[in-house]
Amino acid sequence: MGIPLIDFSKLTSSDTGIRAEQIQLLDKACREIGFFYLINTDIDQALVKRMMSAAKRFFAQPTADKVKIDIKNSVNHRGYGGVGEEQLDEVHKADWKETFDMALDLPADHPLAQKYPKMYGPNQNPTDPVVMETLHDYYVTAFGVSQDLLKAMAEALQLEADFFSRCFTDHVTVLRMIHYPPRPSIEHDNGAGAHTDYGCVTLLLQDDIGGLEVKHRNGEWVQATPMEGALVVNIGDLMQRWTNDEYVSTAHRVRASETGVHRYSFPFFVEPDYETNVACVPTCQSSTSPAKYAPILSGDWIQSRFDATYAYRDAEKVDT
Ligand SMILES: O=C(O)CCC(=O)C(=O)O
Ligand SMILES: [Fe+2]
Repeated sequence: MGIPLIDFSKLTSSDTGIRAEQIQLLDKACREIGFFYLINTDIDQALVKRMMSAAKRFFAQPTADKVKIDIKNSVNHRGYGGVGEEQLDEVHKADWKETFDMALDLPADHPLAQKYPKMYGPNQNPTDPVVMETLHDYYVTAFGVSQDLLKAMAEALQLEADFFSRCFTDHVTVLRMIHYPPRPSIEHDNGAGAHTDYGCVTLLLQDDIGGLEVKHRNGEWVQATPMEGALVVNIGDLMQRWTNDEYVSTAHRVRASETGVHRYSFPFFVEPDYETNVACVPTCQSSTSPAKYAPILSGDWIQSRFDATYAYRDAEKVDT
């Protein structure tokens, strides 16, 4: 089984027949593989090109400049992460990638930053205004796509259309840029270790290199071959929990780039307000199929996952 294709323009169509048909396909994809290609979104090719050149400009800087906004100096997990900082798969070698993370930019004295300092607070921004403008434009556009998608998912699950999207007032959605430099040796094939994503859904923009693989139910790794103009979308752990395992958060990994090859990708991790109470949705439980998970605050869940995968956060835990 491959990765299904969902047409965003049909999901948001004013023709109810067209919309209903596409919502059904979306529902099937979320249940069976938890991954799909999303085409005809509001992210146009001009914006994609701007993102690719922004990432190249940012990562091409000398390390001394990139570490001026080192994620290690950010309590709320924003900024630049060097190669080896994150290890998603606990068994294998460090991820051969460098990253940049940004989210809602709040001053450190904002009440939410005071209450949840590990999740809310200021960004550490690149100094290049062209890169900043591009990231901002992409964030706004991708966020719009994510909200329409969550409305379609709510409909697919027979919930009120804003069931998920109403939880995105002070959300912690993260835009990440990733650069996978050429692997250091032939054997070091780990670009990003096998993992599931933590949040609701992830919208991934990738270049034309390839390397992302998705674990099919039968145990086979399926390639998420790049498709021009398409995002790769996957369900995260929080959505799986919210839907009582009906929508599946599927493991995926990235092969490290070959010699001389650089890959760029942009996951957009769609994550609700910290205080969203994630309790099994009414339409995914019954007397024969009761809720499997205790309710949890979205932010508590996401933070616990960060703590498990980032070296510097582990060190923090040991110290305290
Ligand atoms: O770079 C990719 O293709 C996927 C990255 C990914 O899965 C992640 O950062 O969670
Ligand atoms: Fe991922």
